[in-house]
Parts: sequence; C-alpha cells; structure tokens
Amino acid sequence: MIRVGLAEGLRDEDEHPAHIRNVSVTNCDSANCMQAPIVNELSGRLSAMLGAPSRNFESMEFVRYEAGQHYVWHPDEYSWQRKGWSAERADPVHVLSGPRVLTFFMYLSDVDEGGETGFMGTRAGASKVAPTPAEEAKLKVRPEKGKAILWANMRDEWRTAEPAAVHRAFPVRRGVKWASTLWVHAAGFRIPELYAGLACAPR
Ligand SMILES: O=C(O)CCC(=O)C(=O)O
Ligand SMILES: [Fe+2]
Repeated sequence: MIRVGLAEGLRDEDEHPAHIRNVSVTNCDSANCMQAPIVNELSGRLSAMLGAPSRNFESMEFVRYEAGQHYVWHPDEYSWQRKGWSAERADPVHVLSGPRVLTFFMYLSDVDEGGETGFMGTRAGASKVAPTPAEEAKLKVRPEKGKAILWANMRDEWRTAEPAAVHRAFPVRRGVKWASTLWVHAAGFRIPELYAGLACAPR
C-alpha cells in the first residue's frame, strides 16, 4: 500500500460537483510521492508492459469512496473531443500531451458491498451519457484488493474517443473503497519544457 503523501494530501472535496463525484482524492504529484520506490517500480513495470515511456504517465490519483459515494458516467479522455484539438479551447497540458489514451485502474481494498466499476460497453447511445441509467452498464468489475484493470479510452488511431469505454463507479453500499488511477497519455505529460512554458506564459 502506498502511504507516501496520502495522509497529508487527502482532500474531502475535489474539483467535481458532488452530484458528479463525491469522493476523497489526492494526487501523487509531490516529490515525496513521485520518487517513492514503489511508485517508480510500478511505473517501470507498467511502462515495460505497455511499451510506453513513463513520461507519458500522469501522476497517479488516489481515491477513497465511503458508503453512498460514487462517480457518474464519464469518459476519461479529458475533454479532448468536447474541447477539440485547438490551442485556444483545449486545456494546454492536454494539447501537448494528447488525450488519456489508456486508464490503468487499481483496486487497493476489498469492498463489502457495491463500488463496482461499470462500463458502457457499447457504442450505441454514446451521445446520451448523462441520461443513461446506471443499470445499463454492460460490464461491471467488482473491487478486489490487488486487482487492476486496463482499458482504452480512444480508438486505435487515438484521436477519437471510444464510447464503449465510458464508465462510472457504482455507489459503495458497505465498506470503504480505495483505488488508484494512472492515466497514460498519447505523448509526454511531464516534459520540463511544458511546465516551464506554462510558468512563463503571460496571464
Ligand atoms: O472508482 C472507479 O471505479 C472508477 C473511477 C474513475 O472512473 C476515475 O477516477 O476516473
Ligand atoms: Fe474514470
């Protein structure tokens, strides 16, 4: 279990409104966490497995869901489609690093009841993400400590979002769900030039 940076970093609120996602969240973006041996080991193994450089990895995010907490249907590709490939409209970080082509999701605890990850599993009705009832998940993954899943958010040419990958976290009914997300981008997410450029950009 990665403890580095978690205790001090865990926030009860995140950037999403509570009806979208109401979990505690923290990011492994402090030097303390990013340089932890277990984090290096994990990103090294994942990099070898995927054949993708670890500079394409976003810093890991840790989430904790308590009973009643959930995350509604959403794509992970990060506004790529909605905002488009345009320097004016897209988040600058994601213009350079490209979309989150893959999601590597690890369950860090067992959950007594609920907390499954549900996938749309079909391309039909992709434009109706919000009204799609939760029950329509074609695939449900039960949380289990040590289990990890990997999915593609984009089609093979990586520019088009894959509607079948739209997913949600069902509410935890009993127990606590700890999990971690590692998003893999199409290009380098952590190039120093990127951050230097942002820091120097006129505001
Ligand atoms: O908690 C889950 O099962 C999924 C979480 C998720 O989709 C996300 O953090 O983007
Ligand atoms: Fe997600």
